Amino acid sequence: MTLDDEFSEKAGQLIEAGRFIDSKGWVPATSGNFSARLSNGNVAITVSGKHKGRLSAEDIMLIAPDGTSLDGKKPSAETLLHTALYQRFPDTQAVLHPHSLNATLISKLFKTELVLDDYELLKALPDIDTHETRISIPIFANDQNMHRLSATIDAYMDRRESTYAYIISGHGYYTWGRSVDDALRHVEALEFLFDCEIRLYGALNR
Ligand SMILES: CSC[C@@H](O)[C@@H](O)C(=O)COP(=O)(O)O
Ligand SMILES: [Zn+2]
Repeated sequence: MTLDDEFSEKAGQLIEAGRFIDSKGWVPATSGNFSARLSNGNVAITVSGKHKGRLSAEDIMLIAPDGTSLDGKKPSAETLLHTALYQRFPDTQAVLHPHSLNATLISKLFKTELVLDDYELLKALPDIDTHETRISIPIFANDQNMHRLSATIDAYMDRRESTYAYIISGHGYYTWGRSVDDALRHVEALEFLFDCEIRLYGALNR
């Protein structure tokens, strides 16, 4: 497959993922951004400012591994968060960033981390094969300065063996996977688990 074909294939997957994520209401207004890595290390990523549920082929662009635009288009304002994940995790091939209501609520309820354990759906995350697993999804303060935000996230990840996703407070979350489909499975599982935790919090704090 040529790199052009690969780019078109990945662009199609990102457009489809955007439609699905939007159908669930997880990328309101023009929020969210998505990317997929190509075999030569360059990255297909959403351009900045478009509605992510109504993307067309021109709305997916090409950047170098360091985030530089390779086609003159303007990449996502949060490109640095994508390139940092590709740099850290060699087997990560796709990154998805929804802005769902539940992720936003979770960040207001739990402040610094969301602990998930004893859920069968944790097995939708990579390398987890039992509900008897306890994971932490870190919550970072929002920051319009991407270099500072990325440095904070990097410092956290340096201390952790595995991170499956992170939430940015009052903003949204990032999750990633070995393909667009894998990352999408993580989005669906996390959304379900966020919902469980919010309802549980409501029931316990009535
Ligand atoms: C519409 S507000 C959301 C943006 O500020 C940002 O957080 C976001 O997710 C989308 O930015 P974008 O530059 O389109 O990738
Ligand atoms: Zn965002």
